[in-house]
Amino acid sequence: MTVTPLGREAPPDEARRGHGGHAMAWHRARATARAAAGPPRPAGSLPLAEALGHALAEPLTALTALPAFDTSAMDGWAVAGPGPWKPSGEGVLAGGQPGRLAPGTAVPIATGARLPSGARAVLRREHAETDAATGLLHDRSAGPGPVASGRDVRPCGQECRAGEALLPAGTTVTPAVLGLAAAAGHDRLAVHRRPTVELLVLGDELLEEGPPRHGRVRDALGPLLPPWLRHGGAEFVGRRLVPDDFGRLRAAVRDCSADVVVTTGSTAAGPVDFLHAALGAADARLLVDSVAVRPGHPMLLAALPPGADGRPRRLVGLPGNPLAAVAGAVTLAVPLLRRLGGHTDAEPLRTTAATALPGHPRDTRLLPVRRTGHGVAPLPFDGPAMLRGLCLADGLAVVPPGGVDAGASVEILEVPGP
Ligand SMILES: Nc1nc2c(c(=O)[nH]1)N[C@H]1C(S)=C(S)[C@@H](COP(=O)(O)OP(=O)(O)OC[C@H]3O[C@@H](n4cnc5c(N)ncnc54)[C@H](O)[C@@H]3O)O[C@H]1N2
Ligand code: MOO
Repeated sequence: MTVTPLGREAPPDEARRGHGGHAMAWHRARATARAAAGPPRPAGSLPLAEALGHALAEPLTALTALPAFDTSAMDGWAVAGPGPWKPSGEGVLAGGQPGRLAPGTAVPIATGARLPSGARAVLRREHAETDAATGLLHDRSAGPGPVASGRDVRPCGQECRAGEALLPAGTTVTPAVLGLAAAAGHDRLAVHRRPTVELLVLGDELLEEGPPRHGRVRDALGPLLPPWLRHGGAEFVGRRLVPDDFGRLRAAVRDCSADVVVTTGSTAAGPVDFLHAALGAADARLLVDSVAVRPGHPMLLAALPPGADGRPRRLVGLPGNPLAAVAGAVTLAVPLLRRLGGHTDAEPLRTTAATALPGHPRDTRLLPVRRTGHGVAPLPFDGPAMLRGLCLADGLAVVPPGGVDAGASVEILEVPGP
């Protein structure tokens, strides 16, 4: 063991290295992160209220036709046969089980109520007029002519048949999916488990409260990353601050049992950047060791030896500069987590650049942008150590080497909301 002048354990000299080789192209790095996932986490059944954010492990199948019965789309009268009609009956409310309606008669009906058999259309309340002399109900909507069959009726099976596949496996369960699943009769959903994530925040200089002082700075990534990674599909199991000490870092990497260990800082080749050495000592296999992207190029991805339960483990090393860490999260961590959680990859979102988006001469650039009336425009305060631009961003533009001209199309990555 080597001990540095400050009393920390340092790795042996031969284990110390920054990234050695050629930075991987940005799109290839994302594809490598997805491929590193292997098969998705196993499936389980969850009550609807707990399934939000998971990926469907099976297609969502309708347990009923939708609508399940011919339904009134309006408040008014269910009418049978051509008008005028003789009003009859008590009226049908949503949830009621109406009897048969005889030809030439009409019954009051509420939106959402089951259409009585024999009825073929609904006359809206505002289109109906009762003749004071005869007591008969007339359609005043369109002059002479019969009410068209099916008018203002939502026919049984209009949205789906019973047994029809509504959504494929791999769909992310959103609030809308929960609503559709309930409407189609489900109480539980078969979903993939979420991959577990543990965060190791590296750096002796980091403070957990109060303003920066005595050369130390606040940990910005401890608050930022857990919700960002949860949005990417992670089950967050813990966060630890790890001092700049080779032995402590090596032990922390060895001890984590999460599916994905995410570290921040220590990716470069500074005097206390021990991540590469700790990965070497933990028998990790580097899959990505720096990416041709700005900010964030020292980001890395490694396969760790399996945990005690035999489950594969991966480590995503994010650079310490906060915007660089976000770049690493969207490039490596989120694609890996989504694949592990069984989510189908969405088509990339593209939009127009409202103004020229400046690029790096050789590398991809991830640029915080905001929406304008004509497309997206760059934001100020986009330096690797800054978060001010990101806070105002509607997305991160993926700017290819050389930049994007005004009016050209550009890929946009999501910046999560609350
Ligand atoms: N000689 C070179 N030096 C550096 C290079 C290089 O290519 N050659 N790359 C630079 C780039 S680019 C980046 S990004 C950083 C990556 O550094 P590390 O991942 O080793 O991170 P640290 O050195 O630990 O910290 C960098 C910076 O970020 C601050 N930091 C760290 N963690 C946090 C946190 N949780 N919250 C807020 N701020 C954090 C830290 O205090 C430093 O200011 O390396 C460059 N150097
Ligand atoms: O990767 Mo560094 O992000 O340029 O700060």
